[in-house]
Amino acid sequence: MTKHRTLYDKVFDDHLVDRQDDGTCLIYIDRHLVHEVTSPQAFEGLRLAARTVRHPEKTLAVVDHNVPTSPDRKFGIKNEESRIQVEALAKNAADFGIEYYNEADSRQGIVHIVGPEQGFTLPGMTIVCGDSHTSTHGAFGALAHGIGTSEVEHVLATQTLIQRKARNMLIQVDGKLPEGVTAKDIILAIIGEIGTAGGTGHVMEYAGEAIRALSMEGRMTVCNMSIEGGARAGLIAPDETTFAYIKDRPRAPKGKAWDMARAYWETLHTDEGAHFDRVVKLDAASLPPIVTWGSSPEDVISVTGAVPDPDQIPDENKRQSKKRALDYMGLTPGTKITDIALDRVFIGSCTNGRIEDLREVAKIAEGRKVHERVNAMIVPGSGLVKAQAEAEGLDKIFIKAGFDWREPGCSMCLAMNDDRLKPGERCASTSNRNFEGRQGFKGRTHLVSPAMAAAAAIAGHFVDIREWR
Ligand SMILES: CC(C)[C@H](C(=O)O)[C@@H](O)C(=O)O
Ligand code: SF4
Repeated sequence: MTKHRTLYDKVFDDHLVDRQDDGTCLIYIDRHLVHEVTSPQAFEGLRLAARTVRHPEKTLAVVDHNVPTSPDRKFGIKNEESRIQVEALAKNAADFGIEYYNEADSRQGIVHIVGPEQGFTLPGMTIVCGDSHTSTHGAFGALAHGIGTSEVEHVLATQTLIQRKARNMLIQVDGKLPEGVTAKDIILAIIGEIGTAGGTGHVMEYAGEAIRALSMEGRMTVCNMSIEGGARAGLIAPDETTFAYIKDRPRAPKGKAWDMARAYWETLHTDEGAHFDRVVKLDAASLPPIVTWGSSPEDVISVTGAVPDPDQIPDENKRQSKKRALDYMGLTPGTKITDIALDRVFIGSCTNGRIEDLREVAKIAEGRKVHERVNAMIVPGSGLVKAQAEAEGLDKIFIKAGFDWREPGCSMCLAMNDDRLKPGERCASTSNRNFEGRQGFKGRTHLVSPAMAAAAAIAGHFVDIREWR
């Protein structure tokens, strides 16, 4: 063991059960989140092998991807495929003794919003889920990443995972974010800088003044998209902001256990002189609000910019791929970003579906009206986010402004339910992926922050939020 260790080294070492000479490791898993999409075959595998769940109390199941977001969902799910998946999770959770939040439970929501909300996600833990955006939980200094369905089965049966250690990457974000520029813009800028393969084989630790200044919700937004930067996981060292967020959450340690946990959490930071295989630096003070123009999260541009010209790209393959992206997006090089008109706006997802995101949206929406051409929906990330927003009267602001206020779930982040774009429709979205067809067949997605999405809904096109306020 080296003397000066990174945060990743520490959490990894603390969970190491076995290490083979070829580097294959077995690590202990503290928490396992389960949703309906990637778990059915895993439970089926357990049944076939007559195995049980090793630690049901370390496992939490919730439906999110397939649930409708219309209020009539309490009368049943009409879409058959969705209904089958949701019913399967309910049965599996009951059969294997796992706590389960169904679509009628006030705690139901997107798995990566629910975990932190419940205090199920804690610093220094290893957390897995059959979902790539498990990286979100790294905001707490937990080693959290997505796993495949066969690994879901392995974790259910053994509470361990076979892993090779990744390399260490540091993303240092110094400076102070300008007004109107957010955590979402930080992570989009990072992905623009390193590319979608930039973090491959690495665990990224985000550090620096701008990261420290973020709320837990902002930190979750940053860690959420680590996967879009190709990394296995993202991490932020826990601090007072983290502890304050966790304290008194339903599943957080209490009393003496809290004091002990806190003392341990305080050791969870990268040592002075620890080695990073790669370091990337970014100045937060120079960041603008960012909009994606293509079909990859790395296709970023400042809101003050214009659609880039692929002919300027020297590499032939890249040039062709970006040309195809522009064609798919129905955009012409040179078009000013603020001249791009929108049909739809989606505010929600595990990237930006938390209460602070909705407060930002409300600030912009208050006393204004959604543009007549635009259909704008707001999908809270969980039932608790929804209840909080309603307690603060945000729902009234949204509805008065003409936004559609929905029930919690993944919704149009990936269009597994009825919320989807029609072919050719253009959407400003606070989610994390702008792939072809992601929000509906031939739908066109531009990734932005919640404030930028809200302002676009009202103006009917992108606007520079810094000038608009
Ligand atoms: C459905 C699930 C496996 C998928 C993921 O792993 O990320 C989804 O959540 C997504 O965002 O594309
Ligand atoms: S909100 Fe989107 S990114 Fe997050 S888990 Fe659901 S589908 Fe995946």
